[in-house]
Amino acid sequence: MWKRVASLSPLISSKRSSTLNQAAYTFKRFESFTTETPAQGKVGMFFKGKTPFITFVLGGPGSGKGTQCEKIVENFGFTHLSAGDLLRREITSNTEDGAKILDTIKEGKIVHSEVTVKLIRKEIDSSDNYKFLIDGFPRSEENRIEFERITEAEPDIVLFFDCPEEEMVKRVLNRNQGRVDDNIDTIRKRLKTFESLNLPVVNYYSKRGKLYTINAVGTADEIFEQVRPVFAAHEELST
Ligand SMILES: Nc1ncnc2c1ncn2[C@@H]1O[C@H](COP(=O)(O)OP(=O)(O)OP(=O)(O)O)[C@@H](O)[C@H]1O
Ligand SMILES: Nc1ccn([C@H]2C[C@H](O)[C@@H](COP(=O)(O)O)O2)c(=O)n1
Ligand SMILES: [Mg+2]
Repeated sequence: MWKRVASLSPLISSKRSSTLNQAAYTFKRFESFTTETPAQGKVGMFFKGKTPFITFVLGGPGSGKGTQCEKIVENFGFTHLSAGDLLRREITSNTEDGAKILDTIKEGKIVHSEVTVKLIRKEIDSSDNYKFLIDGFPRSEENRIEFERITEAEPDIVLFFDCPEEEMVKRVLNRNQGRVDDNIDTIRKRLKTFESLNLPVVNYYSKRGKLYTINAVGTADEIFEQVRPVFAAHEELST
């Protein structure tokens, strides 16, 4: 069954580390089509016949992705899949893959896309939910392309938490969760990786009109007040 849906069109902030215009969300209805029962094939099998709602959550290390995802889960019933958490879980499995992942993470580099996409896909496959926040993914164009190849799906929206570097460094150094990559040497490397590999992905989704840039400076509650309308509007439009 085909149904017409309306969608939000984000007003995109192109400035780095900018202060987001608080009125950054304009309703601009445009026509798109979706299906509640996807045709047989990878997408249908992958999502068990339900139309998925996929949000990619991007931002530098310590920009507050995980913190905001928790709030989105509480308020809008999404399932939170953190690519970093899935990889860290793999490290504890003591497999050969796990050892390689640990080395990559310590170096502030990106794990091979096939590994990460397989872990994400497995979580989606085993979930009863159809609304997903995929946090810290895609971290590179290679990640993005591999996700599209394996799932034949694209995100509905992409959040980008825009945060100045000095604030990200401060937050990560204060995090105190015992992460092997929360030290100043690895943080510097992660920031370089973010700049060179993740920002092209941000620009890609900006050009496709899917990006919501959030000013990630302020308290977590203040930031969530920018995030809330994005999801509230989508809920309203899909009912
Ligand atoms: N708005 C905020 N103001 C101050 N501290 C914050 C804010 N949001 C999150 N934090 C804190 O900053 C640290 C990093 O936040 P969080 O783990 O959510 O970031 P992240 O983007 O998921 O980072 P990473 O990419 O490294 O996983 C945490 O200790 C968190 O409690
Ligand atoms: N798509 C991804 C996501 C994460 N990683 C690795 C490299 C990151 O520095 C590390 C921690 O991720 P975070 O918890 O900060 O989101 O995990 C990756 O290789 N690919
Ligand atoms: Mg995180």
